Amino acid sequence: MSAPLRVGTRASALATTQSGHVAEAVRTRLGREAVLVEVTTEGDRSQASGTPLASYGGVGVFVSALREALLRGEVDVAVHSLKDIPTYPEPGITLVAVPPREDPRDVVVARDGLTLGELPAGSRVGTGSPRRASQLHALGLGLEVVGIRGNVGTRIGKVASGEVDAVVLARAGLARLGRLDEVTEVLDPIQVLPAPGQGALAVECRSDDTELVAALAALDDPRTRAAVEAERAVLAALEAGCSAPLGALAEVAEGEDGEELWVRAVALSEDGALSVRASTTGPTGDASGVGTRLAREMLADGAADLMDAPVRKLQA
Ligand SMILES: NCc1[nH]cc(CCC(=O)O)c1CC(=O)O
Repeated sequence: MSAPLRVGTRASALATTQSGHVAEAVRTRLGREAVLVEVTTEGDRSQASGTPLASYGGVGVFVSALREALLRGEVDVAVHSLKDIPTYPEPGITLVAVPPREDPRDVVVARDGLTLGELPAGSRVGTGSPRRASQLHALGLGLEVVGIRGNVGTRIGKVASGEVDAVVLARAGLARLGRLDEVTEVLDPIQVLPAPGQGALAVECRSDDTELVAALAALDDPRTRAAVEAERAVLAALEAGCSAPLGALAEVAEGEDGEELWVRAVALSEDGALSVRASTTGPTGDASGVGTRLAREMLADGAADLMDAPVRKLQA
């Protein structure tokens, strides 16, 4: 008998639930024993001390400690929320599986069961995400966006305590925590597009662990993989050309010639006053090409300028 697989996870309720699903899939699909190993991340520590997340430079803060534990051989597998990992590859680490995705949409948890449209102008909506903030402003409802952070439970608690009237969260996190009953509105992607990779998990292992790379591939869902590849290609291409808040969603749909990807994306000025929106379809086998072409189209439409001078552009 081989030793149990050590599945590295952040310590939050959401992370241990997500990693628990992967450990369970390892047991049932691979027939191997698996144990969770909690790894404290820089992101968890900063959250504890109250330091604003942005001061750590954004992308990947929750991810590096898990990857270090993987590279040091303290764990065999690392499980992340896919939307939290950078688009560029990490040397020595393979993204070995993207399991079937949860519903990727954003949701509202508001006081008194309200939807965003039912909240009076001036209501306080909590989010720490520039993507959510800009899309909330773009709805034109006069909502005041309040910067909040903390794990899912902490953020929902701010509605219960009256600190904010509503919060916007990923539906997937609430689904995994069994808290969907608290959702008061599911946001249609036509109005609010999720983050690239939202609702999907990333299963990583050391690239030189070749037997494990081969075995864990069984947990990969090719449709989810294609969708998140397209979304992350949009992100990667726009990251290179612009730093505006960005949403992207790819779905696999039945087209005339079989399955194809349908990709939608938006880049916005921070105040939501300006946006560049685009959509396209393409073959699932060329997911990153489809996403890259969509991003290039958005750059040609002015996505790169959104951050610079929204006011001047509005007056022009
Ligand atoms: N940024 C934190 C984060 N990373 C992944 C999720 C939720 C689960 C997912 O999107 O897969 C969340 C919380 C949220 O955005 O509400």
